[in-house]
Amino acid sequence: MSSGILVLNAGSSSIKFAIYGEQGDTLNEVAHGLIEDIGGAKPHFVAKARDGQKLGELHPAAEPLYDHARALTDLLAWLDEHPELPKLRAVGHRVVHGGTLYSAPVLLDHAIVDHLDNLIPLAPLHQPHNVAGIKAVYAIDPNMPQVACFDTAFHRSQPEVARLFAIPQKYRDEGVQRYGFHGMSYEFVASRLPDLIGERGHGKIVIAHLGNGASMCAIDQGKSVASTMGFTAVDGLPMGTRTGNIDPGVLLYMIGQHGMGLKQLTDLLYKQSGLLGLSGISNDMRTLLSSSEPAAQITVEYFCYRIVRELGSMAAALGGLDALVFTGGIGEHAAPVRARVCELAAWYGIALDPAANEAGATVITTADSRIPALVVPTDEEGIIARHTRRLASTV
Ligand SMILES: Nc1ncnc2c1ncn2[C@@H]1O[C@H](COP(=O)(O)OP(=O)(O)O)[C@@H](O)[C@H]1O
Ligand SMILES: CC(=O)OP(=O)(O)O
Ligand SMILES: [Mg+2]
Repeated sequence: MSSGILVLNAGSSSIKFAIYGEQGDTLNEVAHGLIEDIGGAKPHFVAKARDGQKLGELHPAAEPLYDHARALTDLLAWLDEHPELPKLRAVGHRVVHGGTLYSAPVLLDHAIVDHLDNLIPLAPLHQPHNVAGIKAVYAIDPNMPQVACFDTAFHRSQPEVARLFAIPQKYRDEGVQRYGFHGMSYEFVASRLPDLIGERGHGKIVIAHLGNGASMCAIDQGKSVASTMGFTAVDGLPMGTRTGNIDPGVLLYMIGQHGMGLKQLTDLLYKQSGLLGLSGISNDMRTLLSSSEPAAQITVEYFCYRIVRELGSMAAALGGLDALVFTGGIGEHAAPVRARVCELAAWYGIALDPAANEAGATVITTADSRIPALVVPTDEEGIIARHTRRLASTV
């Protein structure tokens, strides 16, 4: 049995995980899985081998409350019951917010975890669960080396002008500035581009990470120069249930006319809006694409329209555009969304190849398209595993 790394990506009601075995200098994914509906009525655990074959499944009781700590206990117990899987020697976590302090992954200790706790108000949908995952592993094995990889870290290279808000100094001193998220996804996808499109891959690239959370990033020579997400992961593109960019005057109106307080506004911005709020049907792009309801159609159109508006902003920050890249669940699988974005962005010199797009090819533009558009599946867990291994080797 080899040694291994566990990667945890804890969301509000789910934990995605992946287990990697170490063979010499290489890391191989041996299993991945999902615990979903944590805190809900029907928690469900499933683990699969790399080829998709089911390795294990549990339907834990929802009572007493099946929380993140219990979910992790079940995951670690399941690993123990499978001695053929690698024996864990480190755990890597996705942590959404690293504030101003962390511009790279970090080997955790209790003082750092306390600091990450303090960042919870900046990412209420993600950070509490990321930190809960770290604490749950400490509770089970206090000596397990743990590494945090931050969504924000990749964007710390942005120039000051891209990070500023035009607000008084005292608030900026508190860390009220633009951060950017989905950093592991951008790091991974950007690292693949030189292999796929040669020298151009080091140029001025816009990556659209379109998942349940969605953002875009402008990358020059492998470094982030701008992002659509800002202080929090609610800015920029509309998402499954998040508004994206919205006139702050709307919030003042909600406070003044509807008497909304902090909790109601947070719910409105993060949970009731986006694709779900606009369509009134679903936050799931698959459901919207298969619906003939006009509300579903205008929602998909709005999503694509906002992507193309932000593409202009990202290209302006870069001073040019060498390639457009789609990734994330929607970016990788929703051909009609990619087609509509490319159609609206045709004037940039993006010429869609409809057959390549439908077939899920890597390059989805024609050979003579001035700017190529690509689809590159992301691998946030793989990046976390690599950083975790590197830092855990220093313990
Ligand atoms: N085949 C598909 N066609 C269209 N949309 C898809 C498809 N598969 C997944 N999606 C969409 O991807 C989104 C989830 O993206 P994902 O990156 O998995 O989310 P998360 O941010 O939770 O990791 C959902 O809106 C889902 O509908
Ligand atoms: C930062 C963010 O939006 O993450 P996710 O896509 O996992 O919701
Ligand atoms: Mg995501």
